[in-house]
Amino acid sequence: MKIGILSRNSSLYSTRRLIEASKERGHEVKVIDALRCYMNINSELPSIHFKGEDLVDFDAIIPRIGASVTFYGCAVLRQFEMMGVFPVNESVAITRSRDKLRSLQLLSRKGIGMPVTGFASKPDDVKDLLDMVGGAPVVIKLLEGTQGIGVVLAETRKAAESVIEAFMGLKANIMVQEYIKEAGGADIRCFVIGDRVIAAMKRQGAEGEFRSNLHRGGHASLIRITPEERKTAIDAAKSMGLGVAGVDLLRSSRGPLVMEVNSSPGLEGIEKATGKDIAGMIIEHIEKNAKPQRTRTRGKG
Ligand SMILES: Nc1ncnc2c1ncn2[C@@H]1O[C@H](COP(=O)(O)OP(=O)(O)OP(=O)(O)O)[C@@H](O)[C@H]1O
Ligand SMILES: [Mg+2]
Ligand SMILES: [Mg+2]
Repeated sequence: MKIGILSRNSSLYSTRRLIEASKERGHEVKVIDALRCYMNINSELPSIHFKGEDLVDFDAIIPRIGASVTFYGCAVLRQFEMMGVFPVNESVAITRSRDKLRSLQLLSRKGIGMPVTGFASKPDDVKDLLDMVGGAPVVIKLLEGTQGIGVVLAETRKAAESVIEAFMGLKANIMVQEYIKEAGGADIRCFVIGDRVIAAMKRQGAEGEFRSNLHRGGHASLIRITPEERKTAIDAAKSMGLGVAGVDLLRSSRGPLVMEVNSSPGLEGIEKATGKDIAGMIIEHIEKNAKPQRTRTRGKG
């Protein structure tokens, strides 16, 4: 097969591993920087060009679209979809999962557990917003934050009010979430491929840190997940329409709660923590599901 990886940088661990795994299985593989693609959108023969070359005859595309290039990256992916190429994740599903408000609304519609979460654009009434999510302690998050930056634990009501007002003053979009204390500064990353959780790891925050992000000094270890956690992760990926997803769960006293669903989950942490060939499993998933030149995507992006 001819597999394209939509990625800006072929030296990134995940991209490198996907290249390796494709070659090991005898496939042709090409890394495509979406930002350098230009497209001809027409009703007869949609096409994509990259450095003067016509990108044709691809059987599958693995989108590894960074948060900062979601808009154009998804447009290029959509063009591949129009050309009948199998996407490991569809453009609509990526767009859904990138919007934190929309994805929590989708999870809630399916009855999937999540921390009680409040959103507001310009609340006249910060006090009522806080009451709505059950009062302090709360976690306040910048919608556009990543790697744990912009995630604040406010232990008291006064602190929460000050932080919310400060973020609002900066015109930042925020969400206010019930603090899941019993998670103990840890979360669980479930790696979903198709309708299975193929690997899971626990990330534990550094001493005295409630955020488990590896970028904030957390460390990863192997974990056995419960059947309920497994089902929650699969349901969450399904509700976004993602074929490959990293589902982050918090262990709470009322069961697993989904924090977020990631459409380009990194391979490095999870391959190192579990010793599994996850890149290889993604390529196997393509082998089983790509129907060369006649893929019909479920969503119409
Ligand atoms: N409601 C919560 N209760 C307890 N801990 C939380 C809660 N929300 C977040 N955390 C902790 O803080 C960490 C960072 O939060 P989150 O994943 O929402 O933000 P982020 O990692 O910056 O965002 P993104 O994953 O989109 O880059 C989580 O991994 C988790 O350990
Ligand atoms: Mg996170
Ligand atoms: Mg994330």
